[in-house]
Amino acid sequence: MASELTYRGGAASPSAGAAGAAGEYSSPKPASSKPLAWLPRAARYAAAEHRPLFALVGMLVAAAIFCLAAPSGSGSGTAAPYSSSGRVSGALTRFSVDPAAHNPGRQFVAGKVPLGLKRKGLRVLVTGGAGFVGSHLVDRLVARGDSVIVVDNLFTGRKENVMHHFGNPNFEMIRHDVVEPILLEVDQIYHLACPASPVHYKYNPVKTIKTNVVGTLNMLGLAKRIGARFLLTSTSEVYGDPLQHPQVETYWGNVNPIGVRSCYDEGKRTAETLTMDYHRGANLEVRIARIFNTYGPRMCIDDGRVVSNFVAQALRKEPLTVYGDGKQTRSFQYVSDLVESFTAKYLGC
Ligand SMILES: O=c1ccn([C@@H]2O[C@H](COP(=O)(O)OP(=O)(O)O[C@H]3OC[C@@H](O)[C@H](O)[C@H]3O)[C@@H](O)[C@H]2O)c(=O)[nH]1
Repeated sequence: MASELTYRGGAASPSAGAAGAAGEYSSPKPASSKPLAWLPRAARYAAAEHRPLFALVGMLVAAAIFCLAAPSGSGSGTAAPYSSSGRVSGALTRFSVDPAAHNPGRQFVAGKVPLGLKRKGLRVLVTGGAGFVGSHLVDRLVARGDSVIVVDNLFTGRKENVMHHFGNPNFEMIRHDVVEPILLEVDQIYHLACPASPVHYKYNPVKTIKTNVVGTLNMLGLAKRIGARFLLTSTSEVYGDPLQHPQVETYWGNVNPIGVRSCYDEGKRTAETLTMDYHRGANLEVRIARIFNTYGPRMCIDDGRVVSNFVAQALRKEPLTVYGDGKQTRSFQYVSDLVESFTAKYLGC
């Protein structure tokens, strides 16, 4: 080591010169007699003792192991048809073509879900999923194999509506108010969260319109951020006191902006506006379902809507209370028909 330092320093360095002169630190063999002395030291080290040859052999062995370990469908000859057809043959390009088209007799193995395993379900968020309609939707989504997250503040929703899913690894419930933002990773968002019966939404009108506006804004923002498909559950009440019967989708309604039902009517109208603005402005894939009067199991006895009121009164053998002149009309639907429309019509699943 000392000799190397002495040599590179050369005679220009007085201290090196001194060391060289003393002779005790100099190499016994003159540096000029070394083979490949003109190479830098690192290259000389690599070249010594046939190291390049060993490195080359090592690379060949590694390449051979890599080829043998590749999936049988690709390693045992599937590459040949692609290269012969002029395609670039490689691990990635093999997934972008249909091997059966090239070689119908051979089964393509790599990249396929093994037989017996079901296709992975969607990740779905249902806001208001513990409510009357929401819980039926959750049942349907879980049954078709989706992973469902319910977000509900349990104002009108009830834990009992979804308790039968507790323990299912594909089900999760978060007690949360959509008025506050939340970040989740899902493929689809069904936004149902809002009290829907007049007695409930009139109980705290400011909270009702906040839920419809701020809550919907939060969920649309989430959908935009994660690229999820979005379904807004709106209401027949966006038509207000309609002057047209039955109401067609193109009818704009006859709504009182300052009435006692306005927190819900106008709240849902704003929610629809936001949904369409996100669709037009952010290219979000959206659906809007204007739900008419729905009835069925899990409806609260004190829900306040006409069907539950009439049934409860009939059970108690009380006279039915008819508001107004009784000439008003409604379109009624059973809850399973509604849920069917969400999954079949609106989301195409
Ligand atoms: O005990 C009752 C209850 C209600 N009614 C009348 O029955 C009609 C239906 O009223 P409901 O309270 O059931 O509810 P509405 O049809 O007005 O709206 C309801 O259904 C549609 C949903 O989108 C709304 O969210 C929900 O409020 C109204 O004309 C109401 O005045 C009665 O005559 N007696």
